[in-house]
Parts: sequence; C-alpha cells; structure tokens
Amino acid sequence: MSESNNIIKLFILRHGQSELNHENIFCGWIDAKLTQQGMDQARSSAKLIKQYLQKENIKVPTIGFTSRLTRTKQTLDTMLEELGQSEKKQVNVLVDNTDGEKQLDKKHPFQVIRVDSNTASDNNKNFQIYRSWRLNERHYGSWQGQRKPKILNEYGKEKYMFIRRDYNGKPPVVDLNKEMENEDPAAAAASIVEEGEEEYAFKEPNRKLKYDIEYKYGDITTLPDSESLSDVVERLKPLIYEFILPRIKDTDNKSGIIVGHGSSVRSILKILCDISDDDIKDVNIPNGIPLVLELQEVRGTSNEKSFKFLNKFYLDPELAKVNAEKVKNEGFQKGQ
Ligand SMILES: O=C(O)[C@H](O)COP(=O)(O)O
Repeated sequence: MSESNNIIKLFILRHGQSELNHENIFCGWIDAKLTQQGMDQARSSAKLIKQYLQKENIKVPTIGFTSRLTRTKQTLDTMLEELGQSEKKQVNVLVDNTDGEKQLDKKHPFQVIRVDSNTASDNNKNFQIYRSWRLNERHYGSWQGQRKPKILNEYGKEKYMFIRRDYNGKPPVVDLNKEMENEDPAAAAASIVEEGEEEYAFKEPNRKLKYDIEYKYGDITTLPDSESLSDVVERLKPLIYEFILPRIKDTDNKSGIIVGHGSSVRSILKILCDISDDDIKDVNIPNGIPLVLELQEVRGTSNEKSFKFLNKFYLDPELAKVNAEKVKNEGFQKGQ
C-alpha cells in the first residue's frame, strides 16, 4: 500500500450560527435552529470544500456524521445541497448497544437504524448520513438557556472561564423537571411558574420524544445532565474509533464530513491530534468554517493506534482566527 492511499481526510466543522449563538445564550442540548447567517455559513463552508476538492482533484465524500441536534442536521443538509448530494442522502441514527454491565458492547457497540421512509430508490442514495447523540454539544447543565453575560456576572471571570474552557470544568447539573419541555402538551400548558422563579424561555426538548429512536432500539442509560469537556471526550472516543474512522476508511476516497458543536469539535481535535489537557483550554471553534484533518492509517495496530495525526488546517484560516477569538470572548463584550 503506498503512502498516499492510506491517508484519511476529515472535513470537520461546527454548525452555522444558531438562534441561541446569536442571542449569546448557552445552548448545550437545547435544540436551537440555524439563523439565516448560519444557513449562509453552511453554504459557504460547502463552497470552500468544493473548491478544495477541485484543486486537489478529489471526489466529493460519500459519508457524513452529525449530532442529534437540529443545528448540525440543517448545516449538513444545506452543505449537501451545495455539493449536489441532497437527492442522494440516506439517513441513519446510531444507537448504543451495551453489554450486561451497561458498558458499550465491545464487539457491536452501535446499531444502525435507517430512518428514511423512502426505500424505493435506495440504490441511488449513496451519501450516507449517520446521526449520534455522542456528537451532541457538551451538556451545559443549569447554564443552558441562560445569557452568557449574566452567568459571567454571577460567577466571576475566573470561574466562568474555568467552567467554559478548563478540561475538567463542569457546570451545575440541570434540573430536568424545570428545564426540559414537558412530554404532555396539556401539562406543559398548565405548568405554573412559582412566584420568584425564573421562567426558562429556552428548554431542552423532552428526551423521550427527542431521542425516541435511542429509547426504542438501544440502551440509553447514560444521557448526561451536565458535562465537562473530558466527559465529552470519553463519550466520543468509542464513536470515533469504533464507527466513524472505520467507516470513512472503507469509502472509495477515504474522506468524510463531520458536523459537530463547539465542544464536540474541540473533543475530536483533542482525541485525534493528541492535544494536552492544558492546551485544549485555548482552542475555540468558529461556526461554519471547515477544517481539514489528515490522518494516516497504520496497519497492524489496534484501534486507537491505527490512525496517526498528520496535519490540520482551516479552509479559511484568517476568518477562522478572527471568529475563534470572538467565541473565546463571548459574554465579555459590552452591550450583549
Ligand atoms: O453550547 C453553547 O452555548 C455553545 O455552543 C458553546 O458555548 P461556549 O463557547 O461558551 O463553550
């Protein structure tokens, strides 16, 4: 096998701007949609990928991965329109298989549930999308739905930045009774906010409804109520090594698109580029700018050692630098 045909290329990006990014509100597992600017970012990220593929004489990837949140779905769907793949897509949801000990089953950790109802033209659908809750944003605990400047004011700069960026920083747990949409619409309509309690305008979707496929087909015992970046790294590792990389490696051109979130993209980089716990604090991910990550497949080694990091670069490095700095400073600017 020659050097060049065992190179795996990942196109990794954070979704375009969401309604809550726009409002400077912690989003986490709240299911915000993209703004118009977010849709535009998705489209221009696909244009950048297209230009790069043409320049390098590489075919469009045939596989993509998103979280289970709407903002990554909308981003990838919009990108596929621009890449001419939207008619070809086949959508699958990955659910966890656990062994008796409630650990991921080592032999068959994930089950693929096809969610497209149209099976008639399956043969033409050669762009495979896989969605997994393991690619979701970090669960931002009780900070979800709250304005960043307000939290900064309450916790002070040091604690605010520690929880946002330290590898082990973790927000207080969410009170799911209060901060999750009610399963029963009638009960939701009747729910009264006690005097002096804050009304949560932005809530996490009811999990039984949002993750119905996971509840129906898989073992779902581990959905979090607050996470540090290290928690996200742990939940992502099996997905990356047991599913994403082996699938991408088996495609014709060994490339794939991954659309994640600020913290899930930071976690992917931490895992694949071997970034230290300390250095990851300074990594901020801009919305909607693709990063190319190249890995070399090393034959004859076990999972985690079988992909060696080679190179990574943004397709618009200048804009990525400016926008990453803005992400870092969220909450601090006046007038937010
Ligand atoms: O969940 C969120 O609000 C953002 O996507 C990430 O926020 P952060 O950059 O403050 O960690």
